Amino acid sequence: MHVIRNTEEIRKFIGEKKTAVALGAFDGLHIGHYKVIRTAVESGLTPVVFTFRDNPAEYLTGTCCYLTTVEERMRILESWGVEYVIMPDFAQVAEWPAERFSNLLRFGLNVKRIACGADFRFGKFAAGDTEWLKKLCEAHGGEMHVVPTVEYKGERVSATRIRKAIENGEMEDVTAMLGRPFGFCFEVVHGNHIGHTIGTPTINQNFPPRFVLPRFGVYASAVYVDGKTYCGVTNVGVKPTVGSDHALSETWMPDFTGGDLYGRTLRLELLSFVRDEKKFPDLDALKAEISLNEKTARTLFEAFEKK
Ligand SMILES: Cc1cc2nc3c(=O)[nH]c(=O)nc-3n(C[C@H](O)[C@H](O)[C@H](O)COP(=O)(O)O)c2cc1C
Ligand SMILES: Nc1ncnc2c1ncn2[C@@H]1O[C@H](COP(=O)(O)OP(=O)(O)OP(=O)(O)O)[C@@H](O)[C@H]1O
Repeated sequence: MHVIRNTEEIRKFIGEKKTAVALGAFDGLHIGHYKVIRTAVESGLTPVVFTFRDNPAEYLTGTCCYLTTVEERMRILESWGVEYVIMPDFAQVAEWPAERFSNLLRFGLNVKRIACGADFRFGKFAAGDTEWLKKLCEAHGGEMHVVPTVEYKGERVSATRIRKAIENGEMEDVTAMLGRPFGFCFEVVHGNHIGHTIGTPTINQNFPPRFVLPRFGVYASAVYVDGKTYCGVTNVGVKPTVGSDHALSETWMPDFTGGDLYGRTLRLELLSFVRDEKKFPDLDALKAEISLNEKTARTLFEAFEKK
């Protein structure tokens, strides 16, 4: 898969290829996004995703939190069969009139199929819409595919809805809407080294700025280490019993005996919410609660592995 960061370089990469282009911000790469991108990948044309490195919402409103890092979006897009990802910073194209986008699709990308959802808008003041793209396709022998809205429990799936569900700890709904469990790949950092003194050594992972922060509490999780999947019991929060100046993810893997993981980048998936984070009177009380949570987490993990 090729990644094109600068729109000036599109022609150099694409040359005379005929393309099918999926359009959108695509944070999270959920089941609605999958439908849109499949429409490009299954076309028999060269499949291209035109997106942005950052979310337009961050540029336009100054607030945004991400479900996926750029690296994870790349990994997923590649696994879905995308050949080219055009990914400028949104600032590079924010002032483009809609005409400039459609000219780029037609002349730069030689587009023969466009795929997007019904609500997709583009160009300055969001002046371009699916009708505009349909006319572009009709005038140049291409096909316009407006993908029917993908719903879950009777409502449209969206990155915004998934972010809210993660903030509420509704991980079963999140898994259904993403088509996979919610997870992240972050470096294992040092903590206060108290965990091993109470028999629960943990891997600590910090959330980068503007990444979605799951509901504070304990989760059943899956941790991927050297090709093996381990049962995890994860606390997300500020651990009020001992105190932390920032929220982090801390995971105990009861079955892991492989030693030091500091500095490794590990994938963690949050499968199910187990309980809220609490302040305990002492570490013994915390330890007793963690061993109960481990049993719950193990049952949930085993169910996940059987699926
Ligand atoms: C499964 C699990 C549940 C936890 N639950 C809580 C909690 O409810 N409240 C809390 O203050 N800390 C909680 N912690 C965090 C512990 O306080 C922390 O792991 C311990 O102090 C070790 O921290 P360290 O790795 O920085 O040494 C939990 C940790 C784990 C692994
Ligand atoms: N549920 C869905 N069904 C069909 N198409 C969708 C769905 N959600 C998004 N799309 C389409 O996928 C592309 C990417 O959309 P976008 O990144 O805006 O998704 P979103 O999930 O609605 O994001 P946000 O909630 O952050 O606005 C667009 O073409 C959009 O119309």
